Amino acid sequence: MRVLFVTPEIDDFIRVGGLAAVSAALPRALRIWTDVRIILPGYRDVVTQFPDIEIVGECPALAEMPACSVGLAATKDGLPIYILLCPQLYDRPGNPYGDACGRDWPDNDIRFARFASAAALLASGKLDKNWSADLVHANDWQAALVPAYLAWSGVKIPTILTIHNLAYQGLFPKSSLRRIGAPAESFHIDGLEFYDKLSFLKGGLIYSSHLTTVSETYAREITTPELGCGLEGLLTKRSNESRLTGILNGIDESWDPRVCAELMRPFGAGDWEAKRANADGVRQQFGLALSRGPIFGLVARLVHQKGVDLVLSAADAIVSAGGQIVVTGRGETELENALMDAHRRRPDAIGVAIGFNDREARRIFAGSDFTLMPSRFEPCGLSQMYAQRFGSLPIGHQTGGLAETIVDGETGFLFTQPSTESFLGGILRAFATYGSKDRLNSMRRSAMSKSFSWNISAASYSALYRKTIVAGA
Ligand SMILES: Nc1ncnc2c1ncn2[C@@H]1O[C@H](COP(=O)(O)OP(=O)(O)O[C@H]2O[C@H](CO)[C@@H](O)[C@H](O)[C@H]2O)[C@@H](O)[C@H]1O
Repeated sequence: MRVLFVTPEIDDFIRVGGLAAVSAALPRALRIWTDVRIILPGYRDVVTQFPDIEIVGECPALAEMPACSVGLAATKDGLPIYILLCPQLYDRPGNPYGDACGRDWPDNDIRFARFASAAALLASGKLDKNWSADLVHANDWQAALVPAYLAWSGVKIPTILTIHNLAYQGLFPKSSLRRIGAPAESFHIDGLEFYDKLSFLKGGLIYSSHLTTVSETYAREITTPELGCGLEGLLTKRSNESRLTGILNGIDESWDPRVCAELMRPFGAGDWEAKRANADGVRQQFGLALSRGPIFGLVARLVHQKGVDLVLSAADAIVSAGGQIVVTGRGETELENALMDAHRRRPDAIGVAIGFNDREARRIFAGSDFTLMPSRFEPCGLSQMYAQRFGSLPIGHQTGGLAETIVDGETGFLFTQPSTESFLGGILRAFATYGSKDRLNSMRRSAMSKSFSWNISAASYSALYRKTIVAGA
């Protein structure tokens, strides 16, 4: 079975959010079952790593999308990666989606439609004469037009689209249709049209053979008006046709505190003295006061979805009850500034590192007692799983993947509403648990012994691939 995995991010080379971690781990876990290959845009940070890449095919220009070539490389462990080479579109500073000030690139429609149309050509055997795909697995709006380009060119290859976050849809003005070479009749309620705009994600929802999302709970939630982002009608239809499935993410094996080289002191369940040494290390690193109180960690993209404002409004209560807070993250300027203000007010109790740093994240999970996850919605969430492996009990809103991966009162705490009051209820339970060392340590043991192996999810994807291929495009 040959599978083309289409993703705009992968941890090996380029990372903005959780999709990059999934893209690095899932294809690797699938390799025992499939010939899985990845296609990725040739961003500056990617191409510099492959100066002598072998070119395997050329894509002709289409509408306003320039001609480009496709190179074939591999990761250090041999995972084949096709890289779409188009310096005009991808060789830029900043991140994959915008400039250094966080402004989206004005030609993101062309950048990701070019990516999707090239992936469709590759899948159908028109780029690499030695390879074509039996199935395409596209991820998020950036890849969502692959099934559409396949359909528009009459190629019947089964396709799966995974929605990692329905809130990001790739919306562009109607005029983009012409720029990306989409047929005029596709601007229709049963096509790419979404409230007079063009939605890349909707293209995927319409043209894919099957849809998945990253937890069963979120698969249900996106069929409701609250979390369906205006697409709940279409998603309900797909769900009723048994064409929408939730498959929970896993986490990779490097998330093991016994062997994690980044930690000040690696530790296993029961070695609470070493865990305390990590806590002291975090205090020192963030310039916090010496304390015997609990540390609450927050490792997240700093965006509204993650409930960072709820953390800010709970901060005083945490600090006055004797807790300390450490944060690492990057995101919306307002939230970054508000966190920095909180730090300036209480530098002894609130530590903030603005940035995206894996080592810092691991040290916070290892040194903290609790991890804050008051996400308004959370398709799956990865931090709560990392946190449990590192003995930091998550305090999470009962939504999406948080509801499935945190066992309330056993491996963490769930609260029911995304409000300060409800969140504080979870925080109070955490303080009470911290006051009883036996209970704290028994919860830590339960959390640390939980398995979040990718193998289970990979087996579900592999079974779904087979089923989708049998059903046909
Ligand atoms: N400053 C920082 N430094 C270091 N590490 C940082 C960091 N900020 C965040 N991280 C890490 O980045 C990852 C973020 O992944 P999440 O799953 O929590 O969210 P995201 O919203 O990006 O992903 C979307 O896709 C994923 C994948 O499907 C879903 O789990 C999720 O619910 C959905 O919103 C986590 O591994 C986190 O620890």
